[in-house]
Amino acid sequence: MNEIKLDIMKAAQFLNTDAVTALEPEVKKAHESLENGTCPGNDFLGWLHLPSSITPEILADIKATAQTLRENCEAIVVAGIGGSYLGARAVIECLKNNFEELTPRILFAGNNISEDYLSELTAYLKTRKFGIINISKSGTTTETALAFRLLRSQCEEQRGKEEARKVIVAVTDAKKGAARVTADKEGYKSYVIPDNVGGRFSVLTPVGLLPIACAGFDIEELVRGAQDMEKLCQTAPYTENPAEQYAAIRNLLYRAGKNIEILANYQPKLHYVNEWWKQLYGESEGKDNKGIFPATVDLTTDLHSMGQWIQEGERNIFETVVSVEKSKYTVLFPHDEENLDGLNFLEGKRVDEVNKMAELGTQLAHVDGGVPNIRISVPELTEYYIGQLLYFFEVACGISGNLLGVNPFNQPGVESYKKNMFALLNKPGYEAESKAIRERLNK
Ligand SMILES: O=P(O)(O)OC[C@H]1O[C@H](O)[C@H](O)[C@@H](O)[C@@H]1O
Repeated sequence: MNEIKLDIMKAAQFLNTDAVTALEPEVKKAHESLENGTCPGNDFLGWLHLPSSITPEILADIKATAQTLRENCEAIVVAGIGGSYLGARAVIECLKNNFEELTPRILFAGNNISEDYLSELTAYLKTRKFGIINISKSGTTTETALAFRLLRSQCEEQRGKEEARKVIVAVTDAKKGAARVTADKEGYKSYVIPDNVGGRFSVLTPVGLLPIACAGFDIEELVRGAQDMEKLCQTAPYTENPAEQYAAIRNLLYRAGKNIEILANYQPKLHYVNEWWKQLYGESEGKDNKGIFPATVDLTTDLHSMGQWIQEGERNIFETVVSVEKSKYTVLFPHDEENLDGLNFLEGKRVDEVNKMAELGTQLAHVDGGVPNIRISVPELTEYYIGQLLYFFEVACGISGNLLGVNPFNQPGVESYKKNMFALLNKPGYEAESKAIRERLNK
């Protein structure tokens, strides 16, 4: 099998010579505790062998639902936030043309509380036949619930209640939450997010697979890539196990004082993979006053904004570059008679070759500047390799969180802002909190 490859040489050189080798027993233990289900948060390990549990029947059912939506909609709005949003968007953005709109158009909502966003979205949809995929594990998330309320009533108004039923799908908990109750009451087609799969690990459940299928991409190939990576991560020895090696090197760097990891790409299509990765690692590791801060850049774009900081700022960072080996198309550097920019020496070269030299030059400069560099190379941006990449990051995250000594599968800190927001908005049941927060603000 051809696969994504990890190169940690230019990061390991910042550590003692045998540091990575010496960590093997610890990493193996961290990985085994995932596999044996003995790690903290072990009631959330449903994602670990999810790829191999996906049957052709499950995929056929998702594809049939996607087909109904595709046939009946000019736009499909995917309502969700965090783990109920980023995975689908990451895959779709990787695979779609940078400029051409998909047919039907895939739009995202429920990931902010912006009045203008919702106003412009509902106005845009007024003249269009649209459907909705309402995704929320808890079924109670404010952003998503708000968008769904607006969109559902608009959809029913535009199509009539009966027709609307055919193009509204829920992906949510098996039993509880508003999304489940509404779906059951209205008879919407619905999918279950298993209890033991946390949002940020749910891209290979219908949370990700349904929107990706609606966008017209090949979910079989995506799952096949994840399945192959599942096998590799389970069986490969330490030195050849990308998940174990990535978990090892980032924890060693963290222990050496590098507490910020910058995920970088050289393809704009990977922007939302960065966003997905940030949630995966941020919510999994940032707790108990510990954790690497996950930051992201799009290059070469951000070399012209963040490049200075990375090159010469505080030396507490390391960089992980996701590099795509093969471009889909060919564009050659053009000739210019006047050569005012002095770039005719590049004439006839593939633009991708120039991009790769920018990447190599940057890697060497950053390493010279004291930034350890990890490189993940992805053969091509296809469903198969994206499936590999996402699953690789998930397993590595589980191992890494265990190495760090946290529960990688909870996110208790996320509730604090919600509590304050509900207190400020006088949510019934929050009377004491409302009183306390008002007193605090009036001091
Ligand atoms: O799927 P939902 O229950 O709506 O949750 C959506 C997201 O919001 C929460 O606040 C959590 O921080 C995320 O881990 C979760 O993915």
